[in-house]
Amino acid sequence: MDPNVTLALIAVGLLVLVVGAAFLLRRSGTKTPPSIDPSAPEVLDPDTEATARATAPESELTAPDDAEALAETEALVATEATLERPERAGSRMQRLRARLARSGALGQALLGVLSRDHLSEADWEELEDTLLLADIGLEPATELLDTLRTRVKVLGSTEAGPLREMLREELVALVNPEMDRSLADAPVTGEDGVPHPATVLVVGVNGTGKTTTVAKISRVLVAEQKKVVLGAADTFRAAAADQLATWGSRIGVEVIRSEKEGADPASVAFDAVRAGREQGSDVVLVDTAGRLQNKAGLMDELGKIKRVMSRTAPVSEVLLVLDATTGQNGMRQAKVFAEAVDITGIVLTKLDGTAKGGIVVAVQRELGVPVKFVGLGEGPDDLAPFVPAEFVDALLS
Ligand SMILES: Nc1nc2c(ncn2[C@@H]2O[C@H](COP(=O)(O)OP(=O)(O)OP(=O)(O)O)[C@@H](O)[C@H]2O)c(=O)[nH]1
Repeated sequence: MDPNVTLALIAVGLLVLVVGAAFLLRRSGTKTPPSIDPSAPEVLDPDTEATARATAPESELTAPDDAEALAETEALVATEATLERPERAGSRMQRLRARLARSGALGQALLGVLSRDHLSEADWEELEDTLLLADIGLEPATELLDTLRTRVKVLGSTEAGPLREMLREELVALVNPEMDRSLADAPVTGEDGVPHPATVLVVGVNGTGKTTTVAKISRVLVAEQKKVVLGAADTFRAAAADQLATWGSRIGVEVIRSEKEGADPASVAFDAVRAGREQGSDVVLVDTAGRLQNKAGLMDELGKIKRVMSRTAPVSEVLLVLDATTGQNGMRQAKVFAEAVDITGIVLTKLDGTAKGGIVVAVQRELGVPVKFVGLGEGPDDLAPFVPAEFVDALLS
């Protein structure tokens, strides 16, 4: 064969092979990576997007405004959830009754002597000693014994039941159930015609439990759905304001205080009343220091506090806090306070730690004002409104 013809046939064969290979390659679907347009919107596969959302931090998914609102709502819910709900006043005396158990010794001692046959003078003296030891005071003790002498004769019985009933009646009468023991906590109208919260000034010697009592009363009021503001006018002891602030934060009650130690207590009391007015509160309670050693100084300080609190409406209540365990010494202090400022009610604290429940009678007689609350422990709700019959029942239990 002609060599030229052979070369031509080989060239055609090669051409056919190249064209065939190219055709096969196209058919096999080999893809070129797509070009990326950075301006084109990214389209996410729905599944991929869901996974991304689930794993991303919430802050990356929420617009800044929404995030703030969410945080605020969460904080509010958290605060409300952590706020304590104080116990209602009505159920407290029942719960705390056992704390007066040591006072119960008084009732048992009296009944023990009264149930003896033919009471001698020595028996009556024993009764008098028992009453005096319980701090009931000489005058009320003598009155009670005189009445009992007559009634024991008339009764003519040594049976425990009738004797107990008779003693109960006389003790309740001695505690005086007629006195108004309600806290003056109703809002009033100010002299300028503007609604004004009830204002309560709390006074007493340091250590008697004033600060704790202010906090405990605020819990009684919060349990009654009242809006309360506290004034930390015990500027003598910085820790007292801190203590009150802590108590307040537990129940969502605002505490007005001065950051300056030794600040003018009257100015703190004034600010507290103003805050209560501006916020439409029901009650403003003001804690004081009561550290002054002489009557003139005490009168000056408490007088000034009371005056500034009375600028737009008279002070509704002045409560004297008295430690029941301090006996005659406490009574002397009470008189000094009563001379310095007009007391309208008494809070008798630490009755849980004493057998001297008789002080209720003595202090009411001495000051002529009612015991309105009794402190029966260190717990936040261990303060109960004073109810004479319940108190006497606890003495006789
Ligand atoms: N057992 C008992 N302790 C009480 C009662 N009331 C108050 N206390 C305790 O008495 C102590 C003194 O209470 P505070 O409230 O700090 O006394 P205060 O009168 O404010 O004292 P100053 O701030 O120093 O003037 C605290 O340990 C209270 O827990 C009560 O009814 N029973």
